Amino acid sequence: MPSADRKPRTLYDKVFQDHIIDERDDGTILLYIDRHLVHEVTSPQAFEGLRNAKRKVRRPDCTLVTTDHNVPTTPRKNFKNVGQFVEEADSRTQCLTLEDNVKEFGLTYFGLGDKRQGIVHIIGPEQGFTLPGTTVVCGDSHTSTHGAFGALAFGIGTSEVEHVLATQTLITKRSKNMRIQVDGALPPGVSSKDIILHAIGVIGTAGGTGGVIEYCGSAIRGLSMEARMSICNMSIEAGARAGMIAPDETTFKYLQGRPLAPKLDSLEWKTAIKYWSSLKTDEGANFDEDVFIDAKEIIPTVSWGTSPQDVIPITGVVPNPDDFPTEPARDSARRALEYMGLTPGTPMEDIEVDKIFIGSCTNSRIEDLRAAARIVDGKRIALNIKRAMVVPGSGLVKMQAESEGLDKRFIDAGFEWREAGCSMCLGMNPDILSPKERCASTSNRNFEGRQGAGGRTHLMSPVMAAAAAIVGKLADVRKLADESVSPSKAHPKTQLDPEVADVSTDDDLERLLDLPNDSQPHANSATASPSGAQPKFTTIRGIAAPMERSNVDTDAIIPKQFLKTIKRTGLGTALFYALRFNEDGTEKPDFVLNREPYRHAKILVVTGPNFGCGSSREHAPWALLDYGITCIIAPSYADIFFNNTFKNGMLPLVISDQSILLKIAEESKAGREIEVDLPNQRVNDASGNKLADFEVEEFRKHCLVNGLDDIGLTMQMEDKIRSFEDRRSIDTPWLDGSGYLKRGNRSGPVKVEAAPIPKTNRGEQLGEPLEW
Ligand SMILES: CC(C)[C@H](C(=O)O)[C@@H](O)C(=O)O
Ligand code: SF4
Repeated sequence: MPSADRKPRTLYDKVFQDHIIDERDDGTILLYIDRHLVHEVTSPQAFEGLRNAKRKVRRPDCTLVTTDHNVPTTPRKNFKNVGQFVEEADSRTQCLTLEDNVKEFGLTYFGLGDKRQGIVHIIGPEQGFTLPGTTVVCGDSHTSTHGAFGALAFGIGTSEVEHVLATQTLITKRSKNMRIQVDGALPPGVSSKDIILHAIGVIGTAGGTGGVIEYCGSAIRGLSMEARMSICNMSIEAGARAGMIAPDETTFKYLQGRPLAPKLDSLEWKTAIKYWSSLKTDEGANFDEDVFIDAKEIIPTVSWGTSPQDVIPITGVVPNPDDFPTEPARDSARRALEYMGLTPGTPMEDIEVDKIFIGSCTNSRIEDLRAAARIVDGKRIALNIKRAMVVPGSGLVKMQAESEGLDKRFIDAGFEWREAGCSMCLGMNPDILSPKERCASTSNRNFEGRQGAGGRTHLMSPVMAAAAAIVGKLADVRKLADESVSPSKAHPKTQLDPEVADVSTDDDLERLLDLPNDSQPHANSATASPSGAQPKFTTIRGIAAPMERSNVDTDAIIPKQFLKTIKRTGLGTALFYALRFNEDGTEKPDFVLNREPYRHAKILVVTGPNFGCGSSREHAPWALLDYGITCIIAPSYADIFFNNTFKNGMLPLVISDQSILLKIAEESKAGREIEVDLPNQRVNDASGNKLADFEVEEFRKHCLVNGLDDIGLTMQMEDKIRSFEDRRSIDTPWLDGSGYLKRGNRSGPVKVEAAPIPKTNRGEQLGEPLEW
C-alpha cells in the first residue's frame, strides 16, 4: 500500500506511515500491527488480562506462539509432554500456562514436540511469518531482529502484548531516524557480529535511544539474511527501538518457498515484490543522525566488560579505567573489570575461558553453525574448556545442520549438540554458568549475572567462539583459519551483485520476479513438511532514593530468575536483587535501598542516562511498583522501559538538565522528601519550593491523571481499526492468515470477528465513552 509521496522519506517513515490508523495532535499514534510473536515469559499476565475482561484475541491469524526461554535443551527423544519434561517448577508452570492459553484463545503454537519450535526470533523469519513492510512486535526486546526484512519490528512489554492481543494495535509515537552506513569489503575473519559489536562500541548503548536505525552501505547489502538478522538483532543493545535494512533480492530470495510467505509466482507474490521493492529510503530523505563505518577497519571484536558497548578488537588489551574521560565512566569501568576478574593491560588473547556457548537469537542460524563448524573441523576443544555447547536456534535449523553433518563435526571436536532454545543466553533454563566462570558467547548481552549469577560473558561472533574453544583462550580466528572465515556473505548460490537491485522499471521487476528457485534447501524447508482502570497518578510526596549510575539495565532491576512468575505482583523483594543482596541472602549494607530512610523510598533519582536499558521485561516496573516506587527521575530512559512504566500507572520523569537533576539528587541524598506534581508538571522540595518543571506527553498524562486503561480507549476506535483491516485485506492480502495460520473456511479477505467494546481489561464495564 505505497502512498503517494510528498517529501523524500526513509524506509522507516514509509513502513510507519503505512500502518497509521489514527494520529492525534500531540503525536500519539494508533499503529496497526501485522505480526505478533508470543512466548511464555512475557505473555501469562497479558492472557490473564484478556480473560478477566472476557476479551478475545483479535487476530489469531496474525499471531504465532512458541516456547523458548525456559525450555531445557536436553534430548527430546523421550519427550511426551511439557509437564513431564520441564523439571524446574516455575519454568514448568510458565510453559504449561502458555499451553493452556494457546488452547483457550485458539492460537497457532510450536511446542516442544514440534520440530518448528525454536527461539521466537529464529522461527518468525524461518516460517515466512516475518515479511517486508510489516509491523512486527513481540514481548521481547530482540524483536528488532526482524527488521532485517525491512519490517518495522520492536519489542514491547506485557501490557502492550495484551493491547496487541486485544486490538491488533499499539499506541505509540514517531521515532527518530538514524542511519549506520557500512561501506567496503569485510576483511577475512570479520562477520556481521563484528560489525554490530564495533558499531555499538562507536555509538554506545544509549546511542540509538529514541531512534530506529537503518543499516545500509555496500557491506550491508553484501550480507546474507542470516547476517543481516544478527545485526538488526543487536539494535536494542545500541539503545534503538528497532533496526531496519531495505529489502532487496537477497530478502526476496530468502522468502521464496517459506510456508507463510506468498506463494512464489502467484499474483500475491508479484504484488508483494512490487510493494517490497518500493521500501527503500528515498534520495535526500532526512536522518536525524548519521554514522559512517569503513568495513575494512573492523577487526574481529570481543567484549571485555559488562555492557555491550565495552568492546575491543581481539588484538587489543584490557582497558585501563583511568583512561576513561569522566568519573562515572571510570567508575563503571572499574566495577566492570572487578566483576569480570580482569587486569588492565592484559592482552585479550591471554584471557582463558571455561565455557563456550554458540547459540541465541543473535547467532544460532544455519550459517552461524556452518561457519563455526568450519573452524572446529578436525580439531579438538582445548583441555581447559569445561563445556562447549552448540544450541541451534530452532528444530529446523538443527535438522538442516544434521543433514549437512555439522552435528558430527561439532561432537567430534568435543562440543555438546543441543536442542533448540534460548539456553545459556540468559540462563532461565538449566544451561547456566557457575560463579566466576568465563564464557566465550555468541549471545548479545554481557550484563552482570546474565548467563548465571557471577558468570563472566565475552560477546563475539560464532567463528571467534569456535576459535576460543580450540585455543582455550579468547583467540583471533584469523590465526586459525586462512581460508574463508567470513560466514556472512550472501549465500554463494544467489550470486548477487553487492549493489542492491534498483527496481525502478517494470523490466527490473520482471527480472526480480524471475529469480530462479534456490536449489539449496532453506534451513526450514525440511518442513515442507490489569484491572481496567489503572491507579491514578496525580501528586506523590516521599523519600527519594539517589542512584548515581548510568545504563542501569533491566537485568539489574530484576534478574532472570524472577521472570518465571505468572503474576504481576510480589516482585518488590527481588528488586535490584544482585545489587541489594549477598549470595547468602543477607543485605549489602551500602546499597541505597538497604539504608534509612531509603528503605521507604517512593521515588528513585538516577543521575546517569539510559535507565532501564536491555530487556523488555515489564517485571522491571512491576518490581519497582511492588517495592513502592512509583516515580523515577532520570536524564533518559530506554524506550521499552519508558513505555512499560506508564502502562502501570507510574511516572518516568525526564530531567535532562544536569544541574537541575543534581539539585534534586542533593535533596534525596539529604534524606528529605520531594514532591512530584503531575497535574502542574513540577517537582518541589519538602517545603513546596520548585526544584524543576518537566514535560510529559499530553496523552500519557491524561491516562495517568485519570487512571485510564488504554485498551478500553483503543477499543473505542473499532471502526477505524476495522476499516484499516479492510483496506489491508485488499492492498496486502497475503497478510491475512495464510498457510497454516488460515483460520476457518474462508475465501477472499479474512473477516475477523472483533472483540466487543467497551470494557476495561479487567472486566469492568465502561460508562460514557472516554476521550481518546
Ligand atoms: C524475557 C524477555 C523479556 C527478555 C527480553 O526482552 O529481551 C529476554 O529475551 C532477554 O534476552 O533478556
Ligand atoms: S536474547 Fe537470548 S534470551 Fe532473549 S530472546 Fe534472544 S536468545 Fe532468548
